[in-house]
Amino acid sequence: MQVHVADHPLISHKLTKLRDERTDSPTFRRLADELVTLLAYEATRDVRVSPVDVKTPVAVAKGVRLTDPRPLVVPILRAGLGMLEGMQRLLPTAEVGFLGMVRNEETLEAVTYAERLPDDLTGRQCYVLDPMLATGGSLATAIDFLVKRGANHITAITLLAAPEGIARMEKELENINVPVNLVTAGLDEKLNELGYIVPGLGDAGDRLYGVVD
Ligand SMILES: O=P(O)(O)OC[C@H]1O[C@H](OP(=O)(O)OP(=O)(O)O)[C@H](O)[C@@H]1O
Ligand SMILES: O=c1cc[nH]c(=O)[nH]1
Ligand SMILES: [Mg+2]
Repeated sequence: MQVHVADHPLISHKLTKLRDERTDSPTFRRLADELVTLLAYEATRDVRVSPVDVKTPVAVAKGVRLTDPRPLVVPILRAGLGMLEGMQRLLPTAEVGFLGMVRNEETLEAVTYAERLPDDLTGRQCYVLDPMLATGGSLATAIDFLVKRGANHITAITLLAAPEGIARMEKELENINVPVNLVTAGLDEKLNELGYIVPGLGDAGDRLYGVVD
């Protein structure tokens, strides 16, 4: 897995505000949205394009357009939903599939409770959105869904990642013959005993949408 940790002062500035425990939900949602658009610029560096000619008022220019089939964007519910609009701003014609997952807070295993993806993803490029890569269970499960349906290029975009989660992903991806990239705004120190990223930002879903249980 190729890991790219964003190194840009605006991303660091927004991430710092996002982490702050005093940041309220509306501000957290806006910052997450802005961060994703900045990360998406990097994450789509290898989006597939095909050559086209375009007629300007003056002459014919050589250009490119996104190759069909269009990329598939997959937010992992709940928290990944807070990243969807920011991604669609850069890739407005992408299709969107959904995966609902929740971590069992005792075992830390990811449980899938909803799935709405195209059946056939043969040859498709996919972008998975989830703000937090903690143990890596959720993202590894999501990638497994996409690879089993034929996706042949996957980029995960996260706001924060933990070294433990990256190590697990690398191990689980060893036998997968599909290139997987990770683009993240920050790589943190570790996980705590509850599986939370340290220093992290707390529970991303709760900070976006409120505490449900
Ligand atoms: O790497 P992992 O250890 O799997 O943890 C990361 C997952 O945990 C959070 O979701 P959560 O289970 O809190 O669900 P939510 O988005 O509905 O809040 C987060 O949004 C990730 O999906
Ligand atoms: O730190 C963490 C870990 C998992 N999920 C979150 O929302 N935050
Ligand atoms: Mg949560």
